[in-house]
Amino acid sequence: MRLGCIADDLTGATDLALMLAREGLRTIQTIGVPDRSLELSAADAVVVALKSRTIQVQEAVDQTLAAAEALRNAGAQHFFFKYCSTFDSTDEGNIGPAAEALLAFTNSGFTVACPAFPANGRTVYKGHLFVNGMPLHESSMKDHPLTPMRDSNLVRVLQRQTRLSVGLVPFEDVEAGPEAIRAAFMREQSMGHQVVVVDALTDSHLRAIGLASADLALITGGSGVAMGLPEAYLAGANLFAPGVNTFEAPAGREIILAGSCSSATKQQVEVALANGIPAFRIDPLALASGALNARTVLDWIGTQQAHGPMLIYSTAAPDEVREVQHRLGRAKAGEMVEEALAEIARSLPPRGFTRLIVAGGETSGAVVNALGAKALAIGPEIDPGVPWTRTLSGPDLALALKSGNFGAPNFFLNAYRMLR
Ligand SMILES: Nc1ncnc2c1ncn2[C@@H]1O[C@H](COP(=O)(O)OP(=O)(O)OP(=O)(O)O)[C@@H](O)[C@H]1O
Ligand SMILES: O=C(O)[C@@H](O)C(=O)CO
Repeated sequence: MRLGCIADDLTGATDLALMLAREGLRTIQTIGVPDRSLELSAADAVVVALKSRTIQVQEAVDQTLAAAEALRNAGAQHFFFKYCSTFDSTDEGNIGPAAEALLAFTNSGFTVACPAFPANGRTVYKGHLFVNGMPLHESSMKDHPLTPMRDSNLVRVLQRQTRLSVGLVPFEDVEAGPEAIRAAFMREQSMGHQVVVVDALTDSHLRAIGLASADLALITGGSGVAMGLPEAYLAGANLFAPGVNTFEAPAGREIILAGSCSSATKQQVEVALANGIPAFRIDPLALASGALNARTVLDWIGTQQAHGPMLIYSTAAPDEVREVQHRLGRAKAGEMVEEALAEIARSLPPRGFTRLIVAGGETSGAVVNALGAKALAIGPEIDPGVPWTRTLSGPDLALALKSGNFGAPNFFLNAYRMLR
């Protein structure tokens, strides 16, 4: 195994697995730390999906190291720590502490930090992260309920989270190509820096950074910085022929479960509703009062025609979410919706549903656990950062796990058009 990867959430793991598979590595994604019964020997890369982005720091470090240990035991030669392209974290962590622990684990003294993902509008310039051209601290991430990002300067953000000394490899070095980037790594190391934020504005920057970083024991970042690694490891072999846009899925019914309230998901739900997709809205207050439960939703599903997708969603506007959180508490509201969607998901395969789209990282975690899937094979890209996948254990399912803010407005319909 060339590359052992640890992702701090499930849709982030799928995002990275897609990038590696698309660029030529045979990639498997596991849900949680893989046990020895999972067959990983045929993979060039394994991506372990954790749910460690916002848990207690020590717990996140422990889970990250347990994943790294399992990957090393399975033969991993290099390690990749995947976090969000919007650097979702707080002054406590968990990016800094997990990176620090992995650096010690790999017995190396230097790594990179690069969340840039230009295809999804995330760029880094002079160490500042931009989201669709807007500084991170002015983007919608400033109001994120768990990890509000109020500083765009990633050198400062990361330095607050770690004892490692944080440096910067700026645009000028990156623009000059892999040799200049390697020279910049040496320069930064000689200045005592152990981790460097690396600028990137374009895919060619990311490919150059990948080539320059391929010898490092540990690389950290978004999926973008993995773009150049397969070329460096495999001299350019490609698993998917360019333009592959169909996917062999098990025969069966189609359903979308949306628990994300991010703006991209909100728009996708609106487009689905405008297209007349049969839909059931989950109201968290009705769940709390007992007026609604998973059984009600399953009964409704039972009344729908067997053709075409249907949509179950709790997606709501920010003011509605605030009101629900105010009445129920933020954590309680989230858990209740996740539990309801998980319970619904558990009953779907026995009812013939085999083609599922799930929107939202936390939601995907709850749903995939309920489905009992332990590993996923990666298929073609639907939109940047979101592939179709197929379960390698548990019920045979095609799954598209979508990060809240990823995907075009007609994502749901486009995704189903790709299935054979
Ligand atoms: N109407 C609602 N009111 C309050 N909370 C909700 C509502 N609908 C969903 N939630 C909760 O909001 C959270 C959404 O998180 P999730 O990670 O699934 O989506 P996201 O943050 O958009 O996606 P990502 O992490 O991929 O960016 C979940 O815990 C979900 O249960
Ligand atoms: O990097 C991203 O933005 C995504 O893969 C993700 O981690 C969203 O939760």
